[in-house]
Amino acid sequence: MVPDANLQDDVPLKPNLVTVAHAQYRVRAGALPVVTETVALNKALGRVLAQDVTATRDQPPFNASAMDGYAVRSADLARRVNPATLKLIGESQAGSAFGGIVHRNEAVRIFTGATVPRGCDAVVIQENTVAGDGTVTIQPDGLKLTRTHIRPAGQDFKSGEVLLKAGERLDPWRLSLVAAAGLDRVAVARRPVVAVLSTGDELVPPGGEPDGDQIFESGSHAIMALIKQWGGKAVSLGVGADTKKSLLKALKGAEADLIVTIGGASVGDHDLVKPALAKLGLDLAFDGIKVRPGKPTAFGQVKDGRRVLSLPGNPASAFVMAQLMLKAWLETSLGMPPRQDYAHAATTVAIAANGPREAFLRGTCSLSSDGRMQVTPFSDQDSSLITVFARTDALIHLPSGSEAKQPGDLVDILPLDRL
Ligand SMILES: Nc1nc2c(c(=O)[nH]1)N[C@H]1C(S)=C(S)[C@@H](COP(=O)(O)OP(=O)(O)OC[C@H]3O[C@@H](n4cnc5c(N)ncnc54)[C@H](O)[C@@H]3O)O[C@H]1N2
Ligand code: MOO
Repeated sequence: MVPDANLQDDVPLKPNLVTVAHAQYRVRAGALPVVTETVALNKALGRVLAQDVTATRDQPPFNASAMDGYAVRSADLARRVNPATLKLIGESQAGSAFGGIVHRNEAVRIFTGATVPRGCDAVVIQENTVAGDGTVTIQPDGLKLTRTHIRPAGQDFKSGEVLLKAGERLDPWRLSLVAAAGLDRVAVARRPVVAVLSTGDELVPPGGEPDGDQIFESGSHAIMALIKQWGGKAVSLGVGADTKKSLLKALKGAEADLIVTIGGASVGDHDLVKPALAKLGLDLAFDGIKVRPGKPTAFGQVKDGRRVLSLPGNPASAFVMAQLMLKAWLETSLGMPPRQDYAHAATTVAIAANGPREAFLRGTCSLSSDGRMQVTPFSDQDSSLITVFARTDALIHLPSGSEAKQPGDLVDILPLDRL
């Protein structure tokens, strides 16, 4: 059971908080225009196409044999009594076709992937034949010709066909399709540069020596990796101290399309990220989201045009907001269309009624005994828990004020892109 206390608020919610959908809309509106660059095919994994990929020839470009055997004229077999003996007049190999024409009662030895000779309309597999001296005898099973074993020209794709659209990400299988179209270079969207600044006097980089009141900085390691995974170039700005001066110094010189700050986003006396950004002329598209976790998330732009996403410091808050906001910004800046990624799964445990904030619970997916997708939320949904996120493979979406759920009820889930 995810307890009620995990989902209710004891803090008054500011009236200016926007919904997740509205925040995503504003984040997408603040995305970059796509800039095109050309990369070699072997460097294109994970890149997003900036132009459609169009076929310049048919695939296969010729009628191709699907089997090793003999290319024949089906009319010859229909006329013949069992077995049928045909004159062997040549051979067609993949990459080296038989150049002539096959006439009545003739056949050509053929191999998988080879061009079917002119005059032939079927291939008999060699298991149903007996080779003779300059002849081939088709056995009764071969005479039936239940399949032609011919792949017609253009079966896979035709010249002029759009094979992949601008905005599609090049995964291993799409890379293969680009190669099949004969291209060794592709036009892709330039990777947006995203600089990441962690903030807080309590943070010490891993490998350092923390005082008793300090912790290791961990949040940026997920955020930097996610930026790379989603197609951006991640630049670390390190850890900024809790002074306006230190934050301003780090932010001022950052060469980036988007600056992501982690922490210092809430209402405490040492939450100075927004005051520092104000010095750079921050114009906010929204300041706070009616969501749990991730409420103190803000997005906007500073005077010189750099976009800014301010994430809360609690790890789960930062990671959920990265999933919902940073990913949307990167994908739109890469020219990808907006996506609705929710799937459905049955919860294995009861979930209390949700409070006013839309919630994203951390959970793990599994298959039920009858093979259906099910999800189990972690019982402790505190947004500080790094161990929980390291085991999470889906976020469970509870709309604002949603009713309690019983085991077996369907819930919306957002699968994480775990490697
Ligand atoms: N009086 C109120 N207090 C808080 C409110 C509120 O509405 N009223 N909101 C709470 C919510 S919700 C959140 S979320 C947090 C977020 O606050 P900040 O963004 O200011 O985060 P910090 O205070 O800087 O840090 C919170 C927590 O996370 C740790 N942290 C921060 N950065 C990192 C990092 N890079 N790696 C690892 N851990 C990090 C930090 O040490 C703190 O423990 O505010 C609530 N407060
Ligand atoms: O719930 Mo805060 O909004 O992210 O911890």
